Amino acid sequence: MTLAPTPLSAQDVSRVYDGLAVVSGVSLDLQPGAITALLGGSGAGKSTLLRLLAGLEPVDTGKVCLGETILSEPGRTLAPEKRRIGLIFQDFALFPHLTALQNVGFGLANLPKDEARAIATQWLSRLGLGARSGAYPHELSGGEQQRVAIARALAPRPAAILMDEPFSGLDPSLRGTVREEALDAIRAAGVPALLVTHDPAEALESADHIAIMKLGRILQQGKAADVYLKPQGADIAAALGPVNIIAGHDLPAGLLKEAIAPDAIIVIRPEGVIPDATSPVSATIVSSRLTGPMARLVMNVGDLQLTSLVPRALSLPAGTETGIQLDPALSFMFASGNS
Ligand SMILES: Nc1ncnc2c1ncn2[C@@H]1O[C@H](COP(=O)(O)OP(=O)(O)OP(=O)(O)O)[C@@H](O)[C@H]1O
Repeated sequence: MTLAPTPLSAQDVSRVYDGLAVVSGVSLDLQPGAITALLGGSGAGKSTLLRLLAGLEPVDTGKVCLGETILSEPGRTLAPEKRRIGLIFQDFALFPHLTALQNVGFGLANLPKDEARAIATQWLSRLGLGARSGAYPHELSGGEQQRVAIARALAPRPAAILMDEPFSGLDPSLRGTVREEALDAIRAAGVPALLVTHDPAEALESADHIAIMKLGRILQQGKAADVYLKPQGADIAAALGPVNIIAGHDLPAGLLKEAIAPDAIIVIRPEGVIPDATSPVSATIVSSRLTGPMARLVMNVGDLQLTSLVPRALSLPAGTETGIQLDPALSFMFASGNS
């Protein structure tokens, strides 16, 4: 039976431990065929929210729904194994005594043996592991084990996929490739998918939607580019990468066109601070470091210090006097209470 993909949603859910709400009135819609990254610092409540969606924890308020079906509400939690939700964790959690093929086939026990084997083989091939189906977990690299875990989660045609830091245990040289292949397979499955991460670069590179979580609440959610380019507060802007934060009254005149309230907070992404010899606002480069494809320049602008990220070819050595301008699309102004 093929079921039409439906959204998985948390509706005003809360979870309280020892009198403290670690998830507090959260609503989140996970749309079929899209990856939603749940991003936030340590202790923000990300894993707890995932556990509420998975049915590993009961909700204290609100509901978890798959389409119109209620999966959790206070006093009633449909068991995780009855939700048709695939879970992928950082530690792979493969059965050590089963081969890759048997691990993937584990969730297909309700199908005839031949059919289960064919589906499991298909998923392993799809994730580039066709030749390793007889290997045991200890014979596989971390990246291969995680691909098996992803194949195992997808093989039973889940209604949704929930991932908790699934790529953070992988070697950085492998991480990008495994992530891309895994998320492509998950997107192609057309089901709602949540990716819990504390890595803003991972969220921006991989996700269609981003939800920023802090102190048990979702501060902003939306399309990844919208959250990056239209943050609704300084802390949201900072959650997506390092930023320059300046009091409005410290910003030199002429750098932004709009009128700046003296008590405003100005947040500027480093790639929005652009050396420009023709600008009347002058800066002195105090340090210059190549960080990969981009160079990080720290500069003094009067009493102010700003960090700029520029492509390597536009880098300037320490000691250079230059002008600067700000990219208005990467510069945000907030009222001082909105941090
Ligand atoms: N079973 C529990 N009992 C009591 N407190 C808990 C329990 N589980 C989590 N917490 C607390 O809830 C808060 C949120 O934890 P959670 O693991 O959801 O955060 P997180 O955003 O996933 O953090 P991290 O990125 O560090 O994993 C933390 O302060 C944690 O100590």
